[in-house]
Amino acid sequence: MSSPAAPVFQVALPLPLPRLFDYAAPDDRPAGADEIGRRVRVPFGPRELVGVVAAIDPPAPDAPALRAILDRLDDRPLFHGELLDSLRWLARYTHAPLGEVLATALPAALRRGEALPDTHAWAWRLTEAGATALPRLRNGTRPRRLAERLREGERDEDALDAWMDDWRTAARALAKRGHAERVAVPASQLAPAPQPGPVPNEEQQVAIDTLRAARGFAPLLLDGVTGSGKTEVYLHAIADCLARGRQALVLVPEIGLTPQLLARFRARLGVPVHASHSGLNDGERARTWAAAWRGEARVVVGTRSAVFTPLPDAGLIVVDEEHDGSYKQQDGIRYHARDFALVRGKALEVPVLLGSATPSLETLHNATTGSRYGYLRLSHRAGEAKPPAVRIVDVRKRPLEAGLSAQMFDAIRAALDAGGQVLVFKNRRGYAPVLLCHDCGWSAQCPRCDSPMTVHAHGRRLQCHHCGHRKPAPPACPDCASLGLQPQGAGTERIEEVLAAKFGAGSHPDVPVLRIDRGSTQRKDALETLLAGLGARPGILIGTQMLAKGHDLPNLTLVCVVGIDEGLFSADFRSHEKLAQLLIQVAGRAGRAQRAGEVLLQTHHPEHPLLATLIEGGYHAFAGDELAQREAAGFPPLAHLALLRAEAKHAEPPMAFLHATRTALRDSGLALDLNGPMPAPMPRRAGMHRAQLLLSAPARGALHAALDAALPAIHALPDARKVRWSLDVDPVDLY
Ligand SMILES: Nc1ncnc2c1ncn2[C@@H]1O[C@H](COP(=O)(O)OP(=O)(O)OP(=O)(O)O)[C@@H](O)[C@H]1O
Ligand SMILES: [Zn+2]
Repeated sequence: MSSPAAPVFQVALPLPLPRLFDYAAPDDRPAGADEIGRRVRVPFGPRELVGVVAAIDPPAPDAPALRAILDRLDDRPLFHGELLDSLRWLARYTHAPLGEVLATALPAALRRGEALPDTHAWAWRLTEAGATALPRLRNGTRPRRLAERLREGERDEDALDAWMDDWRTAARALAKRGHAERVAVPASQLAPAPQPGPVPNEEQQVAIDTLRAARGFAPLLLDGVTGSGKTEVYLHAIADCLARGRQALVLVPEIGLTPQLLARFRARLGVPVHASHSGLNDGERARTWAAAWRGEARVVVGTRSAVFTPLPDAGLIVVDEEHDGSYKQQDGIRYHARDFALVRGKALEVPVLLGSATPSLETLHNATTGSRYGYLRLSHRAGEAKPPAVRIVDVRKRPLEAGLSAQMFDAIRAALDAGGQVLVFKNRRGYAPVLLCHDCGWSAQCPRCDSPMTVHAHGRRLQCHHCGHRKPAPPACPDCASLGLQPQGAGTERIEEVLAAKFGAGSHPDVPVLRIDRGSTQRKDALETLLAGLGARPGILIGTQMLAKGHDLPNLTLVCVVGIDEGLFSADFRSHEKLAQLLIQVAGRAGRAQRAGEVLLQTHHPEHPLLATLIEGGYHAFAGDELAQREAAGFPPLAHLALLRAEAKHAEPPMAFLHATRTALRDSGLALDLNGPMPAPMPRRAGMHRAQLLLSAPARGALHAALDAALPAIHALPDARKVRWSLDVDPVDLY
């Protein structure tokens, strides 16, 4: 306990309570403003928590005695300046506790209170003994080549990785004889050694020049068809940013961050590129964060949470595939990484480049109608590549095998005979979406969700894609004991089975048939290994949306798209946008190099206006129509939404809580459209009953004012304690 005349530390703790917590100073040291943004360890009830000092209050004479901070964890603030300001903004915008927002912005190791890790890079240099011994090393061997390389000067491990495979064995051989040694160097001292790329075409040059001329905050949409060389524009812009001595942050979607992409960035930019994604362990992620915080990391490439990277010398932020759904965090602090990147770019006064072949309607609206963003176009494919030809295959009344029509099989055969590769796209994992009893109509439902279980392992296993529940498939119908259980419909496994029988081992001529989805590529790099094994040979890839982007397969000449019809009739107002984006992105995998590409779209609804518009007018024709409909229906981007979700073991508490919430929002007196409460589109999931209340307003300000006014009352509702509830501002999925 402290004397009442000491300053009060207001600490942001990772707790779902919308307030800061008061503590006394840990010692007698005078508390200055630079305490703010440092992590501290504090007692909280019987526990200890790691929090961040958010404010220092002057001593209050009659304040109650406070518990004292246990430890200061940082010598200097981890959060300060722009990043702290932006995160405070994010807490206000998401109406979330600052402590939870700050915890979300930290890598797990730092959140737990570990020290900021050491971040020097490693380099190799030739010793004097090595220089003397060099002429005696056998010519052409790896150790000799490495020694020659090091004679030119110290080389960091990143540069060596890019230069020669397995240089480490050679380095160990040299080190064993004392000819070379490993030395720690500050990452910022590494000399860049960039490699040249293709000469930019006219449109790329315009984009590069626009970025070069940009001063201060400049949001720019780079709207370039698939294969148009957007990545080349990023690379030039990043190189310019590095040349000005600034840091660049590149955000990529979850499935876009491939080892190839990182290798391309490293080689072309000639500086170490720091990665940040969920495939890294806690230590690696904390190191990237720390290297950026120290200004040592000059280029950071990462997925959603990389948007929280500290950028003391920021020069540029790039958001690749800005329309991608993985930028939205779906639990905890529900931020949108693209939108937060724009907020940071504004505060940092740097350009923010949003790239996509299929921009989100939000971004497109800002770039066109509002002219709030600069608008750069790449209207044709780079180099020699031509756009793929898209054809609709009407399968009404046609026999199907694993969901594929005879016309598809013929086209696949023809593409393989011509020496090409084929991608069969089906956005459904597993063997079949439903197990049905042909005699009585029973189907296998998840016991915990309102959803059928997916058939896996060629019919042997059932798995719920919503809650993960698994069980063996029953041998007979549990209702009527019939043995007539049949998997209905087809997932990637079943398509693989049929294509392997027709084109795989044992047939003549036979080609590799590879399935690529979350089930087949759980191991890190499994996808790369599969694709490298295929090489340029004819072969068939069967994939979910994992294969829809980020991969450059030069020999891919045919893309077959099956099973899109559900997306045509979904209730979600964004379903058409998502489907259009997916179709264009998948189609964009075809014919990216010299060989022309073809895309076949199989459907029972060949006359559907979405398909007709996309094929005749392309993505922009679709987007124009869709924006008009959104405006008419009062949906984003022409209205602003927030979704209150609640769930509990029983059905009533979520509805009761949301009814009370509705009243609290009405009492705020602000004009809002309130829709609900109603059961969620999937009313029961993982054993929880779920309900929701949708808030909508023509202006953002009204929405936030109503929430600000009502949330204290909502937090205090007695019903709030009987449910798990959350608020999602700008929800992407309405379930
Ligand atoms: N100016 C150019 N001249 C020749 N080739 C180019 C040029 N720009 C890019 N390329 C090549 O074109 C291919 C596609 O480029 P890139 O990957 O940058 O496209 P993208 O627009 O990012 O593609 P997507 O969004 O479809 O993934 C690459 O192999 C790239 O090396
Ligand atoms: Zn389930």
